[in-house]
Amino acid sequence: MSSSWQLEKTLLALVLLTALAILARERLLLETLVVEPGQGYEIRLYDDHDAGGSSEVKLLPATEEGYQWQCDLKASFLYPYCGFEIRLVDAWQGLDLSRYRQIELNLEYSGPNKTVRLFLRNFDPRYSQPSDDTTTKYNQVEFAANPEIYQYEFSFSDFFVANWWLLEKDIPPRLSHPQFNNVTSIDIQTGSAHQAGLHQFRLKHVKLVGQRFDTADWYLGIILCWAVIILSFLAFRVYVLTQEVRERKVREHELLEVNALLDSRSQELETLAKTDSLTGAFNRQGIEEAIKNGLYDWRRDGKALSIVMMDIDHFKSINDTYGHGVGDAVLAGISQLVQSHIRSSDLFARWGGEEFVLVCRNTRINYAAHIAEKFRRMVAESEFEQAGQVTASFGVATLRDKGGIDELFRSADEALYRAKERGRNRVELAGSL
Ligand SMILES: Nc1nc2c(ncn2[C@@H]2O[C@H](COP(=O)(O)OP(=O)(O)OP(=O)(O)O)[C@@H](O)[C@H]2O)c(=O)[nH]1
Repeated sequence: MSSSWQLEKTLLALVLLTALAILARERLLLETLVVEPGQGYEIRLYDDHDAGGSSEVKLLPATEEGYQWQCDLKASFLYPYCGFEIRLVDAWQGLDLSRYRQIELNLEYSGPNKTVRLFLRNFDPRYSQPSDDTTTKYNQVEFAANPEIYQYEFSFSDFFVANWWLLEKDIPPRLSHPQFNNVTSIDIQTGSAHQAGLHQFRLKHVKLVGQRFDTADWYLGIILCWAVIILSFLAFRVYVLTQEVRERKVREHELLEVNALLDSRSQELETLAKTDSLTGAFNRQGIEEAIKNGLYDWRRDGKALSIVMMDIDHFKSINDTYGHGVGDAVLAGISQLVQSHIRSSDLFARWGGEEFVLVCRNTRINYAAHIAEKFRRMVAESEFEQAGQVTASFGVATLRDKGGIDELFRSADEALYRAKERGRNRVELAGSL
């Protein structure tokens, strides 16, 4: 499977995850805490005795529907009250409820009051003292209670701090706002109408509903995840591309090396194909290009093209006397001698057997004859192993208006023939008798 298809699948999965994170945000972030009195939480009943009243509160037998208590508020005191407290923790280290948004009560009330009070009491060393329970902040909501209703819901923003508490504890304005970062207890208390008589309560649970993270933080998290994914992807692509470029460069370099090797090899083969293996001189094939170029120069610029035909004298008797090997050595020796003394523009080739030809571009016949004479003397003056002294005959010709290449070679051959006829070891020019 291609990596691009893998990438598409990964992207699709990420997009689906993002859609899920957005659409199911509320459910994913939902955090609830159900507080059931007695289920791991200590409870306490209290009345107004400490404040000078004579009201009485008592616990009734608990049912499946929760805890029940009854308050008998006595009018002997101006503000009679009683309450039911769920201790969230001990030692003044409460619960941080600031990330909760809503509070739900499963509560039943019947009695002469129209309202019930709910307190979330917060401990803060700036205004609370561990020795005095009443110094915890009374975050309060008071609501109309009705025996027909069991379920009540409040937003945390519905809470305010009880005014009597602010006045009694002399709390400065900067500390007078509701606070839920260290809630030590949930209190349910009789309403502020303080009606004397029997008040009956049943509480099943208190449920706190909130969000694990702030909505803005949630979206910021999604954006950050995408930023990290995109950056990682880009970094990965850059890495892959760099690797590819590096590999391509290595391959290109290898290819260049192979091409260079093939070029030099093909040049070697080309040279070999044009070279006579015994003497190292060009062969007939190798001479072709030099003749063509010379002809082109002569036609276009009128530059003379001359050739020198050379034939070793009495070569047969060298073979016969000393053997073919010595004959070969003489051929190679003479070829080497000539090749090491020709101009770079001249081309020396073995024409066949013991016959050679020297192609001299841009050279008039007299100068070609001069060259031939030089080589004649060099050959004659050389000493060859076993064969001793060897001579050669030369025929020189130049390209004429009429005739062309065939005529050039024929006339050089004729001149050579004449040189043989006239005693060998000499140079003859075509056209001269
Ligand atoms: N060793 C050797 N001999 C060769 C080679 N090619 C041709 N020959 C011999 O060269 C000799 C040429 O002899 P001829 O054509 O009779 O001429 P020549 O003996 O040189 O006499 P002239 O040319 O008249 O002086 C022959 O015997 C060939 O066999 C070669 O590659 N190596």
